[in-house]
Amino acid sequence: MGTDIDHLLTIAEALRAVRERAVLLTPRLCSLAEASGYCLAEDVTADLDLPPFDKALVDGYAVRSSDLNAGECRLTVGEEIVAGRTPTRALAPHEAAAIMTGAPLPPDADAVVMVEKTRRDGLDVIFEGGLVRPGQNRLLRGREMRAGDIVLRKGERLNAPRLGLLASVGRSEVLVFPRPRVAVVPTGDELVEPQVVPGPGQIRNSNAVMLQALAGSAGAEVCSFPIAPDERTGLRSALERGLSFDVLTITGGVSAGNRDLVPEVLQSLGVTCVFHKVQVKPGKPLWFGVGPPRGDAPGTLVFGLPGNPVSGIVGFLLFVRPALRALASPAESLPIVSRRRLARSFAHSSDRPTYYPSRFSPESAGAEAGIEPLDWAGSADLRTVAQADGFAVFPAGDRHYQAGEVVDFLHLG
Ligand SMILES: Nc1nc2c(c(=O)[nH]1)N[C@H]1C(S)=C(S)[C@@H](COP(=O)(O)OP(=O)(O)OC[C@H]3O[C@@H](n4cnc5c(N)ncnc54)[C@H](O)[C@@H]3O)O[C@H]1N2
Ligand code: MOO
Repeated sequence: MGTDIDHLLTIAEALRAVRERAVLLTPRLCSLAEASGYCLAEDVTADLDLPPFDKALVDGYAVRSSDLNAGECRLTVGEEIVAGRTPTRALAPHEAAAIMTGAPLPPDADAVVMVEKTRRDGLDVIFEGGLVRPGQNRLLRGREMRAGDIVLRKGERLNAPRLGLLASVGRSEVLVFPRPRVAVVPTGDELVEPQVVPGPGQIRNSNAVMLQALAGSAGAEVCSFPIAPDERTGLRSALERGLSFDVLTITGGVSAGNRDLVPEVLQSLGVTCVFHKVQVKPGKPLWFGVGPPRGDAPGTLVFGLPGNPVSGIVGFLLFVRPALRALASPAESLPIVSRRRLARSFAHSSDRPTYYPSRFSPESAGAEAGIEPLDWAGSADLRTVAQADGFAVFPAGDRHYQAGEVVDFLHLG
């Protein structure tokens, strides 16, 4: 039996339409101090061998292992090599060199004996037994990398060790994919900012701060706009400014009411609608389009998220977050979904696939944790979602799920 939602895009179709249009942003140079969290937009090669010389890994004596393995336990101490200096000559026969951690080994030395395993006796050093393995406590030149090796690849996300590695191959700047710039525009004459006590018919703007946090944790730079009115001129000027960003996220005004002006005003600004409404609950009225090209840059990706707060969150997690990731990273970008066991039975009935606020069961832990659907009052009920770890996914239909059945789970974080 067909219903009126059958003609709407499925989640997979809508996501494909978004991802096809989310193309990588133009790379830019970034100083290492600012580059944490960005994705590399270039392959990085080593400019030198590391270590650049055979180096001592401990404080002690550089030796020819064959001297000690042939039964010698006393060698003459030749020169002393400190870190930052180079040896002036090779080891003479039956000679050791005092050496410090990190210093270059003299030619002919193939091992270092820790100072704790030796005793000084005038000009000599006495070794206190045991075979010395060739290569012991020595790091060979180029063991970590060779000049010309690719040490990091395009697409890798920069974290502390990778930044350190960039510094050690002589980079002070790297090409990265920029963070997407995102505008968040709340709309609705009924909205007031959180510090205001709502008058009759008014409601506090909870969506802007939520979307700001969601976009920020997806790696975006976010600009939160003042509340835009349900009136063409004011709405148009806010949305026009929003079209200078890589992504424009609007909440409210996208369903079927005669004050739902967002689609119409967007189209008057040259934004092409890609789809309106998706087979999903909550979040069905979601609107997606692409703005006119911005000079050399592609048009802004425009998401009209439904005004109900939970619909906005689900729409963001399913469509906006993957788009933000795709703008800033060549890696595959999909919603963060895992398979989870239901910790209690649950009856579900809907004409649309439903994302149902759920939390990890306190009785189990970690990746094995089961999930419990919460007692949720629908798409305006944020209080319940504030206790959730994500959303259990129930396909369209009418069905009783048993405890222990496995379902998809869309993660909030
Ligand atoms: N005839 C129809 N009516 C509705 C449909 C539909 O398909 N046909 N869809 C319903 C669904 S589903 C949803 S979800 C809502 C979405 O409506 P809009 O996106 O147009 O949003 P508004 O009507 O402006 O607001 C809905 C609701 O959310 C509150 N809101 C809006 N912005 C904020 C904000 N920034 N912070 C907190 N709360 C906000 C607003 O006050 C309303 O209560 O439409 C259904 N109707
Ligand atoms: O599906 Mo709406 O998005 O009910 O809240």
